[in-house]
Amino acid sequence: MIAFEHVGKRYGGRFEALSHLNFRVARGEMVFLTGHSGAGKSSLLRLIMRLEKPSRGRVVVAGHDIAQLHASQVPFYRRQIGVVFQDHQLLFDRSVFHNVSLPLDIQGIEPRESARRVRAALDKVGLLHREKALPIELSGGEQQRVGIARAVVNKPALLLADEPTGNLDPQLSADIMGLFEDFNRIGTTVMIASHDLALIAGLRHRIIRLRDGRLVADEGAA
Ligand SMILES: Nc1ncnc2c1ncn2[C@@H]1O[C@H](COP(=O)(O)OP(=O)(O)OP(=O)(O)O)[C@@H](O)[C@H]1O
Repeated sequence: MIAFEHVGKRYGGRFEALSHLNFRVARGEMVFLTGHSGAGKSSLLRLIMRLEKPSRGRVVVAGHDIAQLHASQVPFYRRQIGVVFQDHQLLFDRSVFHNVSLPLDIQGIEPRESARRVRAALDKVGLLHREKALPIELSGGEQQRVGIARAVVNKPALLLADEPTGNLDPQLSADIMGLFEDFNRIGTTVMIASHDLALIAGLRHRIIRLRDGRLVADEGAA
């Protein structure tokens, strides 16, 4: 699903934020990405989202060197990827329902079909009963669930998350990770950047560790 081949990333003329990265993630795998602050986790995810291009090497996703995508193909490429952020980036003046329908609205999906998919996504994260609520009326954990529902409403083949439990207490964090496991169980490839070692070590998935932009350990690979 994902292959990093000798990937380096340099911002401006500075040191390499990522260097000599080589790894593969198989379709259907669940992988954690960890490392200290500044180790390069977000940069790595941004390369997969094609928000950045590598300075050297290739990032291959679903068989394509994504640096070669034409600008007009990039929006279609990104639609296959669901992204969850630490601060969930919800629109606070829109209901839960409308936050989740946003990616579908942008694609011009017909309202009835869109509503069906939004409710299916909200159901999966246990928030069907809150569809009319505004994000401000929800707890932090519930807000993150809305962010996850929005990320999966397109049924992406790949789900990426950058510190999705950063602001949550341990129980809520475990619940959120359980949700990612549910999506992985139905075939979604999942990659999660997290510095919460205590949490991810207990989950028995593959863990890729970065230090200063280099891959220093790859544990539990299938
Ligand atoms: N757009 C950018 N321009 C210049 N330097 C950047 C940019 N983005 C990241 N960096 C630098 O690249 C390095 C890796 O940053 P990155 O955000 O990928 O690390 P991280 O592991 O995700 O850290 P954190 O957990 O703090 O978010 C850091 O030294 C950072 O300052």
